[in-house]
Amino acid sequence: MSEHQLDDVIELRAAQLRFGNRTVWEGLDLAVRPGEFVAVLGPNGSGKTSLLRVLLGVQPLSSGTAHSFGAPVRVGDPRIGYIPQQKTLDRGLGLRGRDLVGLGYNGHRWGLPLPGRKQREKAERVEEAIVAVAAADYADMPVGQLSGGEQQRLRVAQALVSDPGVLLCDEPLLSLDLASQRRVAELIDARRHLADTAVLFVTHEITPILPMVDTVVYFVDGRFRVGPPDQVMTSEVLSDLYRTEVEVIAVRDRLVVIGTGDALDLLGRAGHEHHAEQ
Ligand SMILES: Nc1ncnc2c1ncn2[C@@H]1O[C@H](COP(=O)(O)OP(=O)(O)OP(=O)(O)O)[C@@H](O)[C@H]1O
Repeated sequence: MSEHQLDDVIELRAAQLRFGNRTVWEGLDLAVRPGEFVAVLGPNGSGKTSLLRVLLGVQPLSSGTAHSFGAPVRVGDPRIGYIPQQKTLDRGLGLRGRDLVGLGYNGHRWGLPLPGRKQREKAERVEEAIVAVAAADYADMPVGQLSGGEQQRLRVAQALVSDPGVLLCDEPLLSLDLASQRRVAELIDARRHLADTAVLFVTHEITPILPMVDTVVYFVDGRFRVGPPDQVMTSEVLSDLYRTEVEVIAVRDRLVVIGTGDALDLLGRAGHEHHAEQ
């Protein structure tokens, strides 16, 4: 086990998560540095979202420790931003985009009025976040009337408005078209370069983020591998993880993963292929 690094923003040690007598994962050591981009991969039910929930302080570990910024994780830490799984907002939802983003600023003080100075500071921060995600054109429209991609950009802005040191993203690209996927991924990447924000990015589709990824955490059925993409996304490692023959082939600028037999490669592609374009 590595020595505790003072500048690690996230640190899990000997982390175990069990539900009843099912062990989701155990023996997980993970240290995340400022500005590190961590992709969290694995089939359905392998414990990706649960990892984020542990870091958000809402899911206790069964054993081991979870620290953020050198202290045990806690609920409502404004230094941890969160982009939840995308759900299309109700068409009739009248909340304006700007107000949705504002919820990220004072999400930890629900219902409490802010003093005037804080109100102005909030308005400025919300405006900055809206500009950062290039959502100014529709920020004053009711969010229910926006497209999925536009809503998702506002969610990114909402997560950024508290100026987090760690950004937890739970499949933020789901159901976006390729152009929107690229834009949202680039926004998140730009943020980490600008502010050294560490990113933990849960995804079934590594395609749009592969060039950004420093570290892959790949869960399969209680087992996992942690390492740089070129050391984890290999036929040997994935075959070992899946306990079946899996092939990772580099095709021009893409990685093609064949044979995992799970939702990763059941996305409508012929021949059970999972494409990871760079
Ligand atoms: N609160 C809970 N109580 C009992 N079981 C749970 C709870 N939360 C999660 N689980 C179980 O833990 C396992 C991991 O769930 P999790 O949502 O972390 O998986 P995931 O990798 O994010 O899956 P997906 O790709 O489908 O979103 C699943 O089998 C799930 O049913």
